[in-house]
Amino acid sequence: MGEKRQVDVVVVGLGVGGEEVAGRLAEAGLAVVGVENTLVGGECPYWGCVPTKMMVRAGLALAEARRIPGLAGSATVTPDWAPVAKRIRDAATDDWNDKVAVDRLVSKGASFVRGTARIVGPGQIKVGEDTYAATRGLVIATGTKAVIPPVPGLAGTPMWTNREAIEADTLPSSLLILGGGSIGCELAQVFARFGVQVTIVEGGERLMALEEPESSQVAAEALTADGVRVRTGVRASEVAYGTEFSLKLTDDTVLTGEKLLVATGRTARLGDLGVDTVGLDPSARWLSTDARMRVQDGVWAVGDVTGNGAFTHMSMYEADIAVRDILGQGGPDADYRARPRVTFIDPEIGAVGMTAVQARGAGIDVVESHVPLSSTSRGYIHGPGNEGFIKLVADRQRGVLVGATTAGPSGGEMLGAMSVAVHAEVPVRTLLSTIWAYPTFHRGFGDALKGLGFDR
Ligand SMILES: Cc1cc2nc3c(=O)[nH]c(=O)nc-3n(C[C@H](O)[C@H](O)[C@H](O)COP(=O)(O)OP(=O)(O)OC[C@H]3O[C@@H](n4cnc5c(N)ncnc54)[C@H](O)[C@@H]3O)c2cc1C
Ligand SMILES: NC(=O)c1ccc[n+]([C@@H]2O[C@H](COP(=O)([O-])OP(=O)(O)OC[C@H]3O[C@@H](n4cnc5c(N)ncnc54)[C@H](O)[C@@H]3O)[C@@H](O)[C@H]2O)c1
Repeated sequence: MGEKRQVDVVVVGLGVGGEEVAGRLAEAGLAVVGVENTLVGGECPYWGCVPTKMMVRAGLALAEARRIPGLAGSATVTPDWAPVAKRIRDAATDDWNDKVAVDRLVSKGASFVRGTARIVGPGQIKVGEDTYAATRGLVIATGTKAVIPPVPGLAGTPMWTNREAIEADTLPSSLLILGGGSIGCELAQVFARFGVQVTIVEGGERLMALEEPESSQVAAEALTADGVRVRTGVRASEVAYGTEFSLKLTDDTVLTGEKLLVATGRTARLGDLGVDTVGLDPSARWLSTDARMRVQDGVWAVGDVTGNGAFTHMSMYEADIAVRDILGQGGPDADYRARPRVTFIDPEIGAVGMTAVQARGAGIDVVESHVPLSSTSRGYIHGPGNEGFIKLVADRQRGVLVGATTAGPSGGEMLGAMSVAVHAEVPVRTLLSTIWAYPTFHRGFGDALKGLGFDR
C-alpha cells in the first residue's frame, strides 16, 4: 500500500527547466515534490550542452594548433581522446552521478523523488505505489528524446544517439551520422578532428536547414575542410549491421561505418506520462502552452517538451515565466521574437530572431545585408580560421532588426549585441550611431548595418 501525500506543486522531470521550477517554488515556501527518473539536471549537463562543448573545446584546440604553420612556427599535433573522455566523466558528469544536484535541490526545501511519474487524473500523480495530490498545480518538464526514424533494419542495432556518443571512452575508426542539424554538425567536426572518418547523411537539401543558407554553406565548407564527407538530399533506405554498419541510401549508394549516430531530431517525452487522463494527446510531438506556460488549468509545461526551441536557455526562460505565474507575481509573457541559438562548430554560428525567408513569410518588407568576416579588420588580422559572416535582416518599414546571424571564431559571443537589438527593437539609426571597438569581430556590425542602406 503506497503513501498518499498532498502538496502544492508536483514537478515532473528535473532537467534544467524542472529543477529551476522546483527549486524556486520551494524557496518561495511552497510544498514541492520534484520527480526525476534519470539524473537531476537532465540532458544538458550529462549528455548535452556541457559534455559536447567540452568536446568542441578540445577539437578547437587541435584545430588552432594545426593553424600554427604560417602563423607562428610549427607544431606536431597528436590527438588523444582519453583526456576528453576523462574530463567528461570526472569533471562534467561526476561519472553520471547527480548527488550534487539532488543535494542542491533538497537544500532549497523541495522534496525529491526518484522514479517515473505518471499522471492519473487532474492534479493526481503516481510514482510507483505512491500518490501525490498537487493542490496548486502540476508542472510538466519531461524534455525530449531522440527521434529514431523508421528506416528498415535500424531498430535493434547498437546505434548511437547523443548519449552513447558522449559516453564513448574510445573513438571508432569511422562514424556514419544520420542528420545534419546541431548534433550532427557539432559531433561530426569534433570526431573528425580526432581522426575519425565521418560521413553525414542529411535528408534535406542542406545542413542546418532552418538557418540562413549562408550558415549551411559555411558549415558544409568547414566540415568538409575537417575531412567530413557531407551527403545532402539523400536518406537512408535500409540499414544492416554485422561487424559494422552498412547504410543503403535512397540514391542506391552504400556507406559503411564502425558506428552509426542517429541525430535526426527530438520529440517530447509524453508517451507514457498519462497526459490522456487530463484530456491531452499523448501522441502529440509537443505540449502547447499559452504565454504564461499554462497547458490548461492547473497544468504548466516548460522546456524542450513545449517545442518552443530545444535549448537550455529557453528551458530556463520558460521556467522563470511558469514560476512567476504559479506564484502570482506577474511579469512579462513569453516572447519568442529574439530566440537565440548557437551551433558550436568552428566557425561558431549564432543566430537570433528570423531568417530573411522567415521574415518575408511573415509579411515583413525585408532589407538584408551580408558582410564576410574576412573583409572586416579583425577578420583580416585573424587570418587562418577567419571563416564566417554577419548577416542582418531588417524591417524596412519599422527601421528595426528582426533577425541576425553571426558566424565566426566568436560567432556565439558576437550574437549578444544582436539579441539585444532584436529583443528591444533598437532602431537601426541608433545602432548606426553606436561606437564599435576596433578591431573586434563585432565591429563588423557597423559595416553590416551600413549595408542595410538606412538614412542616419
Ligand atoms: C547533444 C546535445 C547538445 C546540446 N547542446 C546544447 C547547447 O549547446 N546549448 C543549449 O542551449 N542547448 C543544448 N542542447 C539542448 C539542451 O540539452 C536541452 O534544451 C535541455 O536539456 C532541455 O532541458 P529540459 O529541462 O527541458 O529537458 P531535459 O533536460 O530533457 O530534462 C527532462 C527530464 O525529465 C525526466 N523525465 C522525463 N519523463 C519523466 C517522468 N515521467 N518521470 C520522471 N522524470 C521524467 C528525464 O529523465 C529528464 O531528466 C543540447 C542537446 C543535446 C542532445
Ligand atoms: N548548440 C546547441 O544549442 C545545440 C546542440 C545540439 C543540439 N541542440 C538541440 O537539440 C535539438 C536536436 O538536435 P538534432 O541535431 O537531433 O536535430 P535537428 O532538428 O537540429 O536536426 C535534425 C536533422 O536531421 C535531418 N533528418 C531527419 N530525418 C532524417 C533522416 N531519416 N535521414 C537523414 N536526415 C534526417 C533533418 O532534416 C534535420 O536537418 C536541436 O534542434 C537543438 O534544439 C542544440
